[in-house]
Amino acid sequence: LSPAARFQLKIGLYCALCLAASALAAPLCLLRHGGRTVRNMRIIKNMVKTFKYIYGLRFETKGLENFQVEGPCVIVSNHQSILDMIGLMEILPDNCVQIGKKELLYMGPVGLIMYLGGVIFINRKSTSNAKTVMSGVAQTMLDENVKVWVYPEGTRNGNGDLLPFKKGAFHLAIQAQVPIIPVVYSSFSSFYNPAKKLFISGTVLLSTPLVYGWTLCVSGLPAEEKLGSRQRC
Ligand SMILES: CCCCCCCCCCCCCCC(=O)SCCNC(=O)CCNC(=O)[C@H](O)C(C)(C)COP(=O)(O)OP(=O)(O)OC[C@H]1O[C@@H](n2cnc3c(N)ncnc32)[C@H](O)[C@@H]1OP(=O)(O)O
Ligand SMILES: CCCCCCCC/C=C\CCCCCCCC(=O)OC[C@@H](O)COP(=O)(O)O
Repeated sequence: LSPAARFQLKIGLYCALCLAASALAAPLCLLRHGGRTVRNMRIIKNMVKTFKYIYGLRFETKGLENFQVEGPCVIVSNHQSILDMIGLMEILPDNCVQIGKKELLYMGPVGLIMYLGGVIFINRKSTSNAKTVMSGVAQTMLDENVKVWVYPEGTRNGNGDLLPFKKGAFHLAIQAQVPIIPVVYSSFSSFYNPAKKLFISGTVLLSTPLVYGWTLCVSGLPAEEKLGSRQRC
């Protein structure tokens, strides 16, 4: 097969896997928890964590101790591709939901499983609508002790740099008065590059830099109030 055909096949298989895993997970979630709840994320996470073996992907982690924040927080990370979801599930803490574009809800079983897992869907084309949804999220985070994972670039970017950040994640952290935890995925370009039709096995480093400075500069609050004994600088 040509590299282009192999690339398409692997992406096709990935979509098929997501659809099949979602179709399998949905009844499990419904039987176990009866409906939409963040607790379903455990079931989803365990399924998605098997995908890496099929694609020969390895995920290494660095600084994950900075990730162990108790209680609500906003996690922000770079967004390179649809494969990010595998890395996300590798380190996803309990009680953590993601913000996703509303179009994902219409992807059949994949949309259903995201709904059941508590993914918060926003309409990127309507700032006012997204803002309304996000302000509801701030209250829910506090009431239900939920963490929220946001890709602040707001879209995929595989160019090896960062797009300017959208502001929703930071408004959310300020509104809820919770810390922001940055997570960095290393570049996929050595093993995954749609422009070059490259998709081979590879290793991703997921690192969590120190959180102290982020909390201070974004919320203007003393970070130690939010991070308790995990004071870092
Ligand atoms: C078994 C198989 C299973 C498969 C399923 C597994 C589940 C895993 C799910 C993984 C899902 C991952 C999905 C990833 C995505 O979909 S990424 C795309 C969607 N996400 C985002 O877009 C998030 C980031 N975007 C934002 O935060 C934006 O800010 C947004 C809220 C959408 C608004 O965008 P926009 O208007 O385009 O831009 P700005 O950020 O510049 O905002 C404009 C002005 O509005 C002000 N603003 C923004 N948000 C708020 C707010 N919450 N409260 C008050 N004000 C707000 C902002 O400050 C700007 O005004 P000023 O310029 O400051 O005056
Ligand atoms: C009955 C309808 C059937 C629809 C079939 C759809 C088949 C697709 C199946 C699986 C695709 C796997 C998606 C996994 C979820 C990954 C989420 C994700 O990374 O979304 C991209 C989004 O962050 C940014 O979108 P854009 O970069 O702005 O674009």
